Amino acid sequence: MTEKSMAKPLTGKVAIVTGATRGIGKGIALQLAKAGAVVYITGRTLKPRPDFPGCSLEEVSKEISENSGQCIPIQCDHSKDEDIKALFDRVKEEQKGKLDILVNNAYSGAKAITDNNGKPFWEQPTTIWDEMNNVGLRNHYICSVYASQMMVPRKQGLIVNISSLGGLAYMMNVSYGVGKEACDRMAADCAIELKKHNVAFLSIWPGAVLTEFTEQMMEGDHSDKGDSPGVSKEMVARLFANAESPQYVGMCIAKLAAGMSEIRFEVAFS
Ligand SMILES: NC(=O)c1ccc[n+]([C@@H]2O[C@H](COP(=O)([O-])OP(=O)(O)OC[C@H]3O[C@@H](n4cnc5c(N)ncnc54)[C@H](O)[C@@H]3O)[C@@H](O)[C@H]2O)c1
Repeated sequence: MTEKSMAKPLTGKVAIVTGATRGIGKGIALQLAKAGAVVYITGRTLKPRPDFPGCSLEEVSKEISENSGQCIPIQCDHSKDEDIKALFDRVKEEQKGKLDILVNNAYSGAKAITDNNGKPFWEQPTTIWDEMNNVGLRNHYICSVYASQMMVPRKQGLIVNISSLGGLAYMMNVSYGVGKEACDRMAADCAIELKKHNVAFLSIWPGAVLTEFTEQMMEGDHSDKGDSPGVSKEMVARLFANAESPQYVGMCIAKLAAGMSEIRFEVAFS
């Protein structure tokens, strides 16, 4: 092992992080690139937007390059099957079939959760199901199919679904929780079929994470109203008092990708 690859454990690895223009996806992309991986980032917004500074593919890509990382931005709307296919076709061609890490992070439900705060499921528009679970679940499955088609023949790879504690028990919104539990189940069931091909599939639950969006959300109205417990002002304050940084999840995934033996050692002695 060279001195350079020891310092950067993911040197030579190829990663895709979906929905990496802001929030947790951006944090994961920054950390995987810092660890040496070539990181493909996806999102819908290519050019900088004044209402969300720093949250475009061009800006995230520039930030990674300025920190000596390698980033390839690809505009992709993960609600469109043809965009998802084009993304994987391009990575396959450019990287000669090599893909080591897929992080299924893109999520389009954050605003719908806050817009419907306090309303029980029967008072919410039925379209909320797709807002939570089209990009945040169905798309994860499609990405995982294409990623596995590249990983299985090479007998290596790591796929991660970004999920939530909300998959375990009620949290905020019914469609949210059902989608998150399905993300966890997808990881567990796919992992059974991938195991003999030496490809791992995990579901990770970040804690409360302070992102561009959750910072805005904390300033909004969180009054307790309606039949749903929703998210109260007190709950938001309590949850976010010790919030994680968006890059914390990225550090965990970089460590996992670098080697399970190292993780076991650190857990045993922490
Ligand atoms: N923020 C938290 O406190 C927290 C806690 C636990 C779990 N999570 C989970 O982490 C994941 C990411 O959350 P976040 O807080 O970073 O959300 P976010 O809304 O800030 O970011 C989501 C990303 O997905 C992208 N995206 C949305 N729709 C897309 C589409 N159609 N095509 C391409 N990209 C699209 C957005 O542009 C953005 O880059 C979610 O699954 C969320 O449930 C978040």
